[in-house]
Amino acid sequence: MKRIVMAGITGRTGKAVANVLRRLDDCQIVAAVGKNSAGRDIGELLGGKSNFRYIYPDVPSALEKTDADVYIDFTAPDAAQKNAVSAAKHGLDIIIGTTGLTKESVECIAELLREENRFGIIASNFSIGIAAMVKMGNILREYYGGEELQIIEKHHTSKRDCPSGTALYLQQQLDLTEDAIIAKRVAEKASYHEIKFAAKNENLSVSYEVTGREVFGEGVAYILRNMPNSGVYYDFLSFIEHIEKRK
Ligand SMILES: NC(=O)C1=CN([C@@H]2O[C@H](COP(=O)(O)OP(=O)(O)OC[C@H]3O[C@@H](n4cnc5c(N)ncnc54)[C@H](OP(=O)(O)O)[C@@H]3O)[C@@H](O)[C@H]2O)C=CC1
Ligand SMILES: O=C(O)C1=N[C@H](C(=O)O)C[C@H](O)C1
Repeated sequence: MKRIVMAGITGRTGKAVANVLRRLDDCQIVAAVGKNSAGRDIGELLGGKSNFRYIYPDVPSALEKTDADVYIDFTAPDAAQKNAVSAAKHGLDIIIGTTGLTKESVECIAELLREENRFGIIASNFSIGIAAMVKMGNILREYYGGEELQIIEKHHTSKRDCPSGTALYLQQQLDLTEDAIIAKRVAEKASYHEIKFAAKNENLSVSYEVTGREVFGEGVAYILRNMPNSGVYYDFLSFIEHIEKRK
């Protein structure tokens, strides 16, 4: 049984992820961390009865009251950095989905995980769709080169970071410049990414749209099911490939 502390459980993504995880037999959310929601009951928050599991203002106070193995974060960059460092120092494995962390923050968390010999994944997208899209984007690059490739992303207007973590990830994977990214904020979009080859006489696109955030919960569930004892991963595709090669 994996005992989870989750930060961001009141948010758009955290709530959807928690709703996927609570249906699993082999893991349990034993505590959560939130800034404005400390004190709330997790069971009630997720639309059920009180389960006497609560949201705490920070990781140390959550761990004072509960034993946990894994820390999951879908919050905001500074909160993610602070709480993940604290969780790693307490010997927890870490799954960070929060985007917008600086390279230095990511490396600081990764270094700590290595020192503690813990497992960690810090990745901007936990959907299989984006993992597959990297592969497809690489095919486009192989056939057409990078010159005329664009990455288009559309997200909801409340999203804090721009471009999205995923767009930046795709840009790096395809070895493009940041100018290749076109970011749009559209009220109704949950998450849309497209890799587009556009030339004078032809267009070819690969696109992926998430219409329900539970998709990210399925990705987190896959990580929890297959988590090794240690090792740090910076994207979901590398993790999937590592795990599937071992099977
Ligand atoms: N890797 C992936 O697959 C995905 C990543 N994301 C990323 O997840 C992050 C969250 O997105 P979204 O769900 O839309 O955000 P929301 O704004 O809907 O939710 C943010 C959550 O973070 C919590 N929070 C904010 N500040 C703190 C803090 N200082 N300490 C603890 N908790 C805090 C809030 O809780 P409270 O108000 O109680 O403090 C809230 O629950 C973003 O970075 C987004 O890009 C999103 C989807 C998929
Ligand atoms: O904020 C979001 O919504 C999302 N954020 C991640 C990102 O920045 O790429 C992942 C997904 O696109 C949804």
